[in-house]
Amino acid sequence: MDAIVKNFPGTQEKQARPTQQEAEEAVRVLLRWAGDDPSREGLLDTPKRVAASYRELFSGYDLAAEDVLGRTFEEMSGFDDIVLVRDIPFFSHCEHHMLPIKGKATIAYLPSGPVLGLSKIARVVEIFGRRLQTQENMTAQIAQAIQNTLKPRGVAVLIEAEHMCMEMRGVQKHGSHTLTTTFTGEFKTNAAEQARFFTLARNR
Ligand SMILES: Nc1nc2c(ncn2[C@@H]2O[C@H](COP(=O)(O)OP(=O)(O)OP(=O)(O)O)[C@@H](O)[C@H]2O)c(=O)[nH]1
Ligand SMILES: [Zn+2]
Repeated sequence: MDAIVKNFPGTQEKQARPTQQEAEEAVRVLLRWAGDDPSREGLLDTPKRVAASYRELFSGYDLAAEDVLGRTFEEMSGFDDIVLVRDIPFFSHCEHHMLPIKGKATIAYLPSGPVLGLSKIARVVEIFGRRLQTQENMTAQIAQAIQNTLKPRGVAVLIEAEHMCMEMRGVQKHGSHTLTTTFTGEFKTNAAEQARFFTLARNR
């Protein structure tokens, strides 16, 4: 768990962010690397657009899951059965090639007192998705963030995703899906709770 926490990019000391001008210059270099001419008319504003779109696609670095998960509802604390949000769509980017990952996350927890606003579960997916990721780390980070902040009896996270680095290039396997899971607490130690998670996650 320590290793995962240390790998949260948001918790590390931030490196100084390059200027907008430096980012745009880097895009010009990549345009030339691709074989095009950054000074042709159609590409003149592209570095600016790419820099702006990177701020959006990687906005997760500026957000902390703890801030989002800190807001809970105590008044529903009588409820102690599974809360499961299924098929939360997300986009991320793989840390190896910076190519898109398209997937959906199913997240459940067993409350032990406070419950989360449902949108906060989806927001946690955004926070970790909008960073450079591996699917394994993203799955574990979501589970640990909910476990550490809410302290429920257990958390279950299932992610199913397609990696463009495997589809558009390299091995070029279109339509292959990768599934990863992380279980904490009772979802890890109690086979019946884990089976219930899978039943609810797959029940169409
Ligand atoms: N475990 C894991 N691997 C990933 C993920 N996203 C991409 N990869 C893999 O990262 C690996 C990087 O392999 P390398 O051999 O260093 O890079 P490469 O030469 O570009 O590899 P190929 O994709 O096989 O052409 C590849 O096997 C990718 O499929 C992920 O989320 N989790
Ligand atoms: Zn990749």
